Amino acid sequence: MSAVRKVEVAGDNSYSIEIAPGLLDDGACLAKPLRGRHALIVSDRNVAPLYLERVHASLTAAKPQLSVASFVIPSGEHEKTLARFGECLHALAELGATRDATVIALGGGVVGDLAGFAAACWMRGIDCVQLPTTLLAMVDSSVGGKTAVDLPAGKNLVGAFHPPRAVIADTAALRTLPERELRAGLAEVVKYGAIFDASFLVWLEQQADALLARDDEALAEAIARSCGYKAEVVARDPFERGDRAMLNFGHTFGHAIETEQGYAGTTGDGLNHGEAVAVGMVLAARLSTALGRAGSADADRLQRLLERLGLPTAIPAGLDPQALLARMRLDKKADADGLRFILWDAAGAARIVSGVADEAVLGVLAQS
Ligand SMILES: NC(=O)c1ccc[n+]([C@@H]2O[C@H](COP(=O)([O-])OP(=O)(O)OC[C@H]3O[C@@H](n4cnc5c(N)ncnc54)[C@H](O)[C@@H]3O)[C@@H](O)[C@H]2O)c1
Ligand SMILES: O=C(O)C(=O)C[C@@H](O)[C@H](O)[C@H](O)COP(=O)(O)O
Ligand SMILES: [Zn+2]
Repeated sequence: MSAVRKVEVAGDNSYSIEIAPGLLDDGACLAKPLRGRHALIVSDRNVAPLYLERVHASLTAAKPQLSVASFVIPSGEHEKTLARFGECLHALAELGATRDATVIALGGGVVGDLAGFAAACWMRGIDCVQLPTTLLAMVDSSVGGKTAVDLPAGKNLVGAFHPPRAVIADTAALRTLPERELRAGLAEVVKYGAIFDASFLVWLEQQADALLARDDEALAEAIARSCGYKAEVVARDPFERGDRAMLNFGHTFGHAIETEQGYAGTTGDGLNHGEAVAVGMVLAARLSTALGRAGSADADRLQRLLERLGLPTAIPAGLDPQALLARMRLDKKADADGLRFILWDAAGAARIVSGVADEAVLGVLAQS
């Protein structure tokens, strides 16, 4: 097996992220973070036929006394709902899960967020182990402990901060990931360069073809570096009271698009999360320029990189700027004083900015 890359997330609830091909077959690695006798594997209908049996077999071979059940949802953002969350809790009840039980999230960010939220709430909080199978989940959603479900009114409106006990990313799972989902994950990878490190954007420009061709080494490096950036900010600000909010670059616009489209991303007639974030990052960069904070050259360059990675960079036709602005008012960064945006002074230098005039936001939306 290739060497395992490890990233540690420090803090009161420290945990490690392990990254390597083949980890889903490594029973010892999967069983190590499990404490009790019960485990519920949460997955979706695309991922379960590919990987669930293997995870089940690896776990029970390593820990025969374990009682393992599974809960499988249909795939897609529109399934990240309170109703599925409730069903997941019922599955835990049926399993007889005690407080030392573990919820195992096997899938992309939808499964990870839903399963993590169920773990946060069952008996006021049990362990969750994240086994991310999309690039987006490996670089972002499995790390940091944000768990949630969506409401028709807005993305991730109901949730909790509940850090995972471990993150185990089997990069071999990326071989079955649809092309569109690989590109969506690359959007969140680009985000780290955009907010924290312009030199990472240069690396991404150099590695774009290798990443799209799923070169193992390039992907493993992108995942480990992304987790490193996220681990650092999450360790110092686990509850998003300060600069963790920078991870929301592109999300004020992106979440508004996803909500306005009714979470239709995975069915093909809307943008998925990564795609919406790609558009949102370009709009945030353009807004920074419109407000005189940054020049336009970096925004142009960001847009070119995202386009090269096959991502959308403009608002989909038919979305009304006023409706999008109205959606943004339920963004979790907003407060009594109004909207707050993550903008940048330049590539790699993001800032949290309050008091942005509606007219400026509408102006950028109108030009997209
Ligand atoms: N908690 C966080 O910090 C955080 C961070 C970023 C995104 N998110 C959330 O993550 C979600 C998006 O996650 P996503 O992009 O992984 O989407 P997703 O979970 O919908 O997965 C995308 C698609 O890929 C399929 N799939 C997953 N792994 C596969 C594999 N290995 N082979 C074949 N098919 C596979 C899924 O069934 C689905 O159809 C959004 O809900 C977003 O809000 C959360
Ligand atoms: O971990 C974070 O913090 C993030 O903001 C990561 C984002 O990529 C992710 O989409 C997150 O779920 C958005 O959080 P929200 O608080 O805006 O719902
Ligand atoms: Zn995101």
